[in-house]
Amino acid sequence: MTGITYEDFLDLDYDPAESELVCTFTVHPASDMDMEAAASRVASESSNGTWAELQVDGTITDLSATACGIDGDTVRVAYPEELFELGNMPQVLSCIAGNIMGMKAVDRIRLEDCEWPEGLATSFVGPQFGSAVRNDIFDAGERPITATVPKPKVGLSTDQHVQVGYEAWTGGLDLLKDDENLTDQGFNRFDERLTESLAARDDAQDETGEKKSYLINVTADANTMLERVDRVAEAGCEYVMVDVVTCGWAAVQAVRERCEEHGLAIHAHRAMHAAFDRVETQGVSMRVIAQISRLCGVDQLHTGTADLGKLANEDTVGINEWLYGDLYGMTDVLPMASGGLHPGLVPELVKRVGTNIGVQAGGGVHGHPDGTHAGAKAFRQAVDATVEGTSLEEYAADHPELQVAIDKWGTETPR
Ligand SMILES: O=C(COP(=O)(O)O)[C@H](O)[C@H](O)COP(=O)(O)O
Ligand SMILES: [Mg+2]
Repeated sequence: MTGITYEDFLDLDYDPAESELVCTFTVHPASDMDMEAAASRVASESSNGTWAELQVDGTITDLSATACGIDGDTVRVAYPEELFELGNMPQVLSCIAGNIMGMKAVDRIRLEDCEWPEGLATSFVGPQFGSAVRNDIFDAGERPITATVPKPKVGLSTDQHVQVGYEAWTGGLDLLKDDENLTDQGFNRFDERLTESLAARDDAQDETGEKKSYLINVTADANTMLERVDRVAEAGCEYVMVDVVTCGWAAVQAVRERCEEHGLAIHAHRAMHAAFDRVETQGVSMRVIAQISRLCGVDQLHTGTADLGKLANEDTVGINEWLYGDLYGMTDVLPMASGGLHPGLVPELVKRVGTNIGVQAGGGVHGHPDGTHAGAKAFRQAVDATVEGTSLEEYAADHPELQVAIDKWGTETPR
């Protein structure tokens, strides 16, 4: 018999092997626990241990994680590669962000960052297109691609939704995007919306001479999602949109596989991410959610507005850099800035995050005093002015739609 206690999971002199996944946690131990005990409980419960001293008969594969660093509230844990089923994101998360999130040994615990080893990282397919969508699908050159989401987010009939799309496309935007809670409800059916939007998209392309596309929300149970992906491909669209957090990573992986068969890109909306990442001491950081998204293979991901918009954002700049960064040759991800954007915020946004992004506005387009078409023009004008280095004020002198938007919203951050 061999006894395994949770103390066996702590070795502060341990130097992780290159093949190990190293996770960084912020840990607040329970009041009756010191940090070393809490850190070893984290390593234990997230790999192969439990609360009791185990009596093991015979030899077992050693899959123990090692708490290998403590620095203030920060704990580093190294996980052996063999603990994981390669290419299975739910299984990986059931280890590193599973039971430990509710363990009474810690008052609070947050998974902050992961250093992905090559073997595990490359067992995931990653994105097909990533930021290359800007010029593979569109002909955007150096500018950010632009998108709008019809508002109100639900309640528009199919005809109204399509009309909004047509006005936005012909006003100069690249993408129409469904909102996160629009899928296939009675007031606006998925199939009709798909067919009619793409017909309007074709008209807008003919009229403008620019490539246009549509981010249609396929989010549903996994089987239905796959059927919707097939229909989107048959209808001749370039993208599907998925609410990646609410539908779950298993479904995202299945959609990614199906999208490869069709050559479809994936736009990832992150609705519900804040349930995991908004509280700074508990949950899973947006940085890690972004890492998971890239590994699972989305091409575009909402990462916020570097705090210029209406929603709380965690480190948009740092997360975007990670999404562009080298990951064993894996394709990058195009960050989408969204949530309370309007034309007046575009220059500062680009200053903070650069031009290798998508910019998206709902209210900031459809709230334009002269309506969606003018709002789309103003938003595109703001992007064009910013990329050519002209101030919005100067550009607005001969672009009246932009002037109206500036007069209405200035550079305010909405709430
Ligand atoms: O509908 C919108 C934005 O609408 P509006 O432009 O009217 O605010 C998106 O759902 C948010 O961007 C999500 O937030 P995030 O991008 O931070 O995930
Ligand atoms: Mg939305």
